[in-house]
Amino acid sequence: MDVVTLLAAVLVNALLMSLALVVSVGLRARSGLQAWQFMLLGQAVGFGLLIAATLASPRLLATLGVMALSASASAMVLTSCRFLGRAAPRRALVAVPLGLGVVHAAVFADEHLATGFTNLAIGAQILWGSLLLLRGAGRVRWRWLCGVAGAANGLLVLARAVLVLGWPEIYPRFIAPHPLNFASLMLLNASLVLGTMGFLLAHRDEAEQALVRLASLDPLTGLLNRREWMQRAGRALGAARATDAAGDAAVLMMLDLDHFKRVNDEHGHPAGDEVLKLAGEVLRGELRASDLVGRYGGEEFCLLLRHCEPEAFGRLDGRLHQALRRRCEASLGFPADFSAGAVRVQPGESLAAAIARADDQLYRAKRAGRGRTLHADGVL
Ligand SMILES: Nc1nc2c(ncn2[C@@H]2O[C@H](COP(=O)(O)OP(=O)(O)OP(=O)(O)O)[C@@H](O)[C@H]2O)c(=O)[nH]1
Repeated sequence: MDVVTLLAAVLVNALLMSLALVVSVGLRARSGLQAWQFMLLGQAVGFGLLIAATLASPRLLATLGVMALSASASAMVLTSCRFLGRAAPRRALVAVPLGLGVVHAAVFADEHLATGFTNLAIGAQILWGSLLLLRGAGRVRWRWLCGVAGAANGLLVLARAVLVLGWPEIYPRFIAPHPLNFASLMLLNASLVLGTMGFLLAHRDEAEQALVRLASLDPLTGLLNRREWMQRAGRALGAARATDAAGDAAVLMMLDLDHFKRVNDEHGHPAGDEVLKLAGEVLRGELRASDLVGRYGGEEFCLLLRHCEPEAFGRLDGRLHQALRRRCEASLGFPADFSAGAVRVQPGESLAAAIARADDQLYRAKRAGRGRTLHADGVL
């Protein structure tokens, strides 16, 4: 076995995994997995050029090779940033491979310096991407798989830099049959496989979260959809019953936009959608994190306000009416308002029964002229 054979094995491995990713998950633009596909391609191209440089035009091909490997390490940092949902330092990611290329071409005649500098830069890039993963937030399993594999790989590349710069008599050349070269190329191969597995897991986690969002949120307003709200509200009331804090101070409120058909007819359906979005924003903005708010259907919203004292409810209701009128006036040039019915959930009362009572109050509010909130005893 020689180093060139191992390089060729890494090349083939990276190329095949990149192709397998394209075939199995496609090329989704700007995704983390797309950046990882670039990273694998960069490895294949880089090692291909380094192998070619042993045969002809060594300065040009080796310089292009290290630039491709550095670009590939940048793609690894980009992959980490994308999966962690953080902004990527684009300029640095481009500048490092370009700068490395210039320096490598300039010092190429001094093989130790060229190898040392190249390994220093690429090792630091790989460690950077790995540390982002290890210190990032979110599910641990894939972050640690990719982070540990990358960190081990980055440390070995840095060790090569230290050896070649400090003890060149121990470590002759990158291409020489030295134990460190064999170890680091085998580790690189393993870390490419582990990294691909880890980022595939991350990709699956993302898809899972997107599905959960799709299944539980109303796409127009971003509020909980009816099914999710019913489930969570039912659980909240059940938990209150179990701790004997039934009804406690929970208020259930059904809220329906007024004359919404007229809004659609006079201003168009997109303007109607805009009113619904603004209503969602107002509700999200005015309610506490512990409250549950959902889109019950059409232009109707449902709220479960936990531990809501009478005075607090009065103030909140006033703010909601006012904020919706103001926001619509400011954004759309016409005001919108709502009617609502509110009840205090009674000890032992089911969610369905509380909704029916709140709906009765809402119906009365509509009949009484709209633009108001009516409530059963105990809310205020
Ligand atoms: N733009 C838009 N309109 C919707 C959406 N969902 C339901 N609607 C419309 O909401 C309107 C509801 O009309 P109605 O039930 O008559 O109620 P309203 O006009 O608000 O009258 P009141 O409730 O009595 O004040 C209908 O025209 C529906 O088409 C939606 O997602 N977007």
